[in-house]
Amino acid sequence: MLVGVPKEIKNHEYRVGLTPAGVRELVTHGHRVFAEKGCGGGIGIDDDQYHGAGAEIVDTAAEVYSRAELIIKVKEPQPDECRQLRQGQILFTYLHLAPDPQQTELLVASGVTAIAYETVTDRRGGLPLLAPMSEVAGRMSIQAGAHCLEKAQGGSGVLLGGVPGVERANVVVIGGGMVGLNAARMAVGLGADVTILDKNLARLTAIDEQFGERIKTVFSTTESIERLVQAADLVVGAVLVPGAAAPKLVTRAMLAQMRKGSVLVDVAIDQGGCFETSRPTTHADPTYVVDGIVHYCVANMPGAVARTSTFALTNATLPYVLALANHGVQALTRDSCFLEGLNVHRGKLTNQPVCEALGYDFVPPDEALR
Ligand SMILES: NC(=O)C1=CN([C@@H]2O[C@H](COP(=O)(O)OP(=O)(O)OC[C@H]3O[C@@H](n4cnc5c(N)ncnc54)[C@H](O)[C@@H]3O)[C@@H](O)[C@H]2O)C=CC1
Ligand SMILES: CC(=O)C(=O)O
Ligand SMILES: [Mg+2]
Repeated sequence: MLVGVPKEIKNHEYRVGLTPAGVRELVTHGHRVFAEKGCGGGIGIDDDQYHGAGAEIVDTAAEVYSRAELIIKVKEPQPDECRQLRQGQILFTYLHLAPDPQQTELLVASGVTAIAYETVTDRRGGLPLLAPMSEVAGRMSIQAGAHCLEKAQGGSGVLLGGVPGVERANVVVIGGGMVGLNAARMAVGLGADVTILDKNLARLTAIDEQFGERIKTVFSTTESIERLVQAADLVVGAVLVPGAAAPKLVTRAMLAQMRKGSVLVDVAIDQGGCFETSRPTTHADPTYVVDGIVHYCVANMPGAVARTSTFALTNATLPYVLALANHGVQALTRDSCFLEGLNVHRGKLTNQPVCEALGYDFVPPDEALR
C-alpha cells in the first residue's frame, strides 16, 4: 500500500503520525511511504532519518494527499486537509467528531474512510489508542494547573503542595479513567490534597486499592460535584463517554461558589468539554477567565511534549497501521474492536454517539463496509 505522512498543521502541533521505526516496519512489509518534508522536524527527527528508514520525502502535503492510499496523522484534519481527502482513501488519526460538525460534514462529503484513534477499543473495553495520550494529558494537567494557580497567570497564588505550617491545595479530578488516574498520581506526588470522582464504582475501587488513604474517592453526582468544586483550588475535567459529547458537569453557577483565581483544566475539551464555560483554546493562548476562574482548555495538550507523545502514540498505533497497510479496510472486518474505530465510510457516519450528537442517520460499521 502507499502510505502518507503529512506534517501536522494544527496550532503548536509538533507530533507526527509515524516515526522512522514505523516507516521501516512498513517498508519491510512491502509498502511505500511518502513523508512530507520536515514532518518530524518539531521533535528533532530530520528527513534523512525518514529517508534512511525507507521513506520517500515529498515536498508538499498536497503530494502526500494525492499519492497516498492510507494517510497517517495525529490531529483531526483541518478544513484544508479535509478538502484533499477522497473516496477510496483511508484516514487514520484522532477525529473527535461529536463536537465538530464542520469536520464531520467535510469528511462525509469527501467519501473518505476515516478511522478514529479515540474510538478503537480492546478486548477489556479499554481505548488503546487514546490511552497513551491520556496518560500524557493527565500528567500535564497538573503541571498546567499548578502554573495557572500562580498570580502572574491570574491564579489565586496557591502552591499545590503547600509548605510546613500552610495547608496544601485541594485538587478535584472528575473522571477516574486514564486521564484522571494520571492527574491524580501527579497531584499526589506534588503533595496536594486529592479527591477523585467517578460514576463507575469499579474505577473508584481500583483507585482506592492503588492509592489507599493518599486519595479520597467519591461517587460522582451533581451534589458531590457541586460540594467538592466549591472548595477546590484546581479542578481537572477528565470524563469520557466514548464517542459522545462530554456531559456538562460543572455549571456556570458553580463558579460563583469558588475562590477567585481557582483553576479549571478541562482535558475533556476535545469531546466538547465537561464544564459549561469551557471553549477550546490553543497552546499559543491557553487560558481565559470566566467569573474570576481561570480556564485552561487546550484540545491537544500532548502536542506540547511532542517528542514523548509521538513515541508513546506510535508505539500504540503501529500494529494497527501495519494491519491497515497489509489488509486495507478488511483489517476492520477481521477485528471487531478495530472496527469500532470506523467513524466515516463513503459518505456514511458509522459511530452511534457521533450520530446522536450531530443528528446524522447511523449506519452500523459492518453494514457500511459490506
Ligand atoms: N485535551 C487533550 O489534549 C486530551 C484530551 N483527552 C480527553 O480526555 C478525556 C478522558 O479520557 P480518558 O481518561 O482516556 O477516558 P477514560 O474512558 O479512561 O476515562 C473516563 C472516565 O470518565 C468517567 N465518567 C463518565 N461520566 C462521568 C461522570 N458523569 N462523572 C464522573 N466520571 C464520569 C468514566 O466512568 C471513566 O472512568 C477524553 O475526552 C479524551 O479524549 C485525552 C488526551 C488528550
Ligand atoms: C487525544 C488527543 O486529542 C490528542 O492527543 O491531541
Ligand atoms: Mg484532542
